[in-house]
Amino acid sequence: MPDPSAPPVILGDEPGSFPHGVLAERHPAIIRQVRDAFPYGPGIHHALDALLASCTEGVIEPLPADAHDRDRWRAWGLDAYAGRSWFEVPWLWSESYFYRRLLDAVGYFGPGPWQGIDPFRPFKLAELDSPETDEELAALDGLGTRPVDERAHALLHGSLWGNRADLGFRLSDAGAEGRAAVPGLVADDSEDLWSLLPSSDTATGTVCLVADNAGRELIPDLLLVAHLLAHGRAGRVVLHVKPYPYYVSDATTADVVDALRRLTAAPGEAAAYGRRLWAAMADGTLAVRAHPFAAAPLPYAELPDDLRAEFAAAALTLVKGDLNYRRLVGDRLWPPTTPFRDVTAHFPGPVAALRTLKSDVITGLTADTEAALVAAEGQLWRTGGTRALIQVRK
Ligand SMILES: O=P(O)(O)OC[C@H]1O[C@](O)(CO)[C@@H](O)[C@@H]1O
Repeated sequence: MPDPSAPPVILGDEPGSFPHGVLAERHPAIIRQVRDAFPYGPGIHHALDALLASCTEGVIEPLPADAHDRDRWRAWGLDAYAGRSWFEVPWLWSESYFYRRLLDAVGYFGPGPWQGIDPFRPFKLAELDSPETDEELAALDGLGTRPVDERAHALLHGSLWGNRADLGFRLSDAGAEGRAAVPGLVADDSEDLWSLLPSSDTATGTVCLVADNAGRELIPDLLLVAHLLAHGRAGRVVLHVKPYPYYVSDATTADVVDALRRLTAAPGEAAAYGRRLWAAMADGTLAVRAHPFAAAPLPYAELPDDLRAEFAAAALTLVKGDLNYRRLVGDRLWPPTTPFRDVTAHFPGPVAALRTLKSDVITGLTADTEAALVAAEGQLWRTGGTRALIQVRK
């Protein structure tokens, strides 16, 4: 149950606010980009027109009567929100429902010829094939000779900063890529993180990694996973991905396959990582999970029982990215000094958040850190994507 003294859930109804901009500008831009990326026929063009009108000027409409997941969405709040403006319901909910409706519009759930065609795939593949990805993979060649702790640190930070590679974010913020990352973290509990994963010859513990974006985030996530398995910090890793395309670049099983193929086909050390991960999939020490709740419009405080039991049994759950952070702590404007351990007390096991800051939600800062950030940037540090954190609740 949410704490009654918690600040209100974030809505998208305040013009000029970050959430309002996402609904009013980012979502129409995503519709435009998807429309331009495929030779869709007139039916899909009309459906995209209708979605554009609905999400900018209209109201939330129910799912079609024959939608395979209609009951699930009703349980997730659709009945309460249908008929209301997208801007007046919890922002987390309306964003999530937008992606669900976009998939409807492009025929993703079928039946029909466009069934199963990921509307974001061209963007994901372009990123995976980019020279930047080549450079990141080539950097692995120098890493092999470094002491193991240094490698662990580098791979953890690779996974953390990989979260800047978020196509939805860059779509609506052209300056995002050019802005330099600030290497000092706003919170750094990495010692606690490693203490939960002691190196052992007979590691049996499971690590859950709740993935975020495909491509240039998923690749370093997988490299970190390979390291955890190879160095006895985890006996098994379960990679939680999305059951269908979501938030433009969120990773699905198909994206895991693309990333593994990219690794195994790369020159040098990257291919060795890829082969180890491929073998780990084969022997079950690396498993992929695509639970429907991964794309739910709800906070993790409302985890379903099966996922709750899985995370409870894990030595550590690594939660990647901005959206997962919002879902973990609750999508609310917490005072930034609210303790992270308090807002994650509901989570059933040890949990670590690895996130670059791309929305207003933040917890667990010291008063000094918050004051220094505000003095340097006003409130821009919250959403600019240049700051990052590692927060752990043991
Ligand atoms: O890929 P991430 O890190 O979850 O970020 C998702 C992005 O989308 C948002 O939800 C805004 O749409 C922000 O939280 C963030 O900028």
